[in-house]
Amino acid sequence: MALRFVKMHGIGNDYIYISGFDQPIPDDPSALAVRIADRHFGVGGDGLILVLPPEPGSEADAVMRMFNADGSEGGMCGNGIRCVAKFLYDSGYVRAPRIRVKTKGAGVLSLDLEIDPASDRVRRVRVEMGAPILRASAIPTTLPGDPPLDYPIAVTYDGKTITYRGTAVSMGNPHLVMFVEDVASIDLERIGPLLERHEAFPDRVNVHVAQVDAPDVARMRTWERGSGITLACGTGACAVLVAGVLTGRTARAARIHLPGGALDLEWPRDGETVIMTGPAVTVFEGVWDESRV
Ligand SMILES: N[C@@H](CCC[C@H](N)C(=O)O)C(=O)O
Repeated sequence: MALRFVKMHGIGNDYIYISGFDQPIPDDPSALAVRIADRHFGVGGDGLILVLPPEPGSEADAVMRMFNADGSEGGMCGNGIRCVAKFLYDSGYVRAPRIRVKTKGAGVLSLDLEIDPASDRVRRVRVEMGAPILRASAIPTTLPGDPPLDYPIAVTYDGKTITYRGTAVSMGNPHLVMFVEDVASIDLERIGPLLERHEAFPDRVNVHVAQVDAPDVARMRTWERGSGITLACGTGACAVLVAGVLTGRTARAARIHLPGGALDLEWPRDGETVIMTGPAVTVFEGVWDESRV
């Protein structure tokens, strides 16, 4: 089956986007994600995102399904959903400055497009990411607290045990945020996979270390569930802001720097939506045709 795709990224968090608006989608997108996201034997990316037409009568303009590089399906993708909005506008499926996209984990989200008047292309997107989910059983985690705040969590490797303090938050997908003095000094390649599969997280977890430089400036690094080290994680940046507010480390609005670039985050009030603003970029288009291998 030949599939048209677009390679896009949000501050270096790169996915392969396949539209179901005008072509049939394979029955097993998980298996396709593993093959197409492979950086040596495929197109290469942090995973696969399907952009699908909405169900009849739906309030949404489109449906997003995201698959990590290991084929697991995630409930949400913050960098991905900005690219979905750009894809829908630039390719003509939805020609409106406000787009609504249905996600598996966070429901229907609204996105406002910043359109470059010269090229009529989307450059940046502001997303109402929904309210953070703070009930431990819904994150899900067995750590105590709603949400668990700065809770001790230990990892053991090379015969040594290190205890971090972590805050758990869901943005439609689970996150563990650990505030540290210096994000560059953390061996995320080692602790990331151990914490991703820590027994306290039955669905695994996205792992972030964050450093607060000022109440409105932070930096972070990410180990993503199902994809490993990535250059950025949009839902993770939301989780860092929420964890920063709840633990008194950050203001309600902050710029968060990730290895691939910066995102602007705001959480105006408890119980309400987090707002994320950042770029969306198209890299190239192609056709994935496994029958030609
Ligand atoms: N990169 C994403 C998050 C992708 C999903 C995640 N790995 C999961 O399994 O929950 C983002 O930008 O939010």
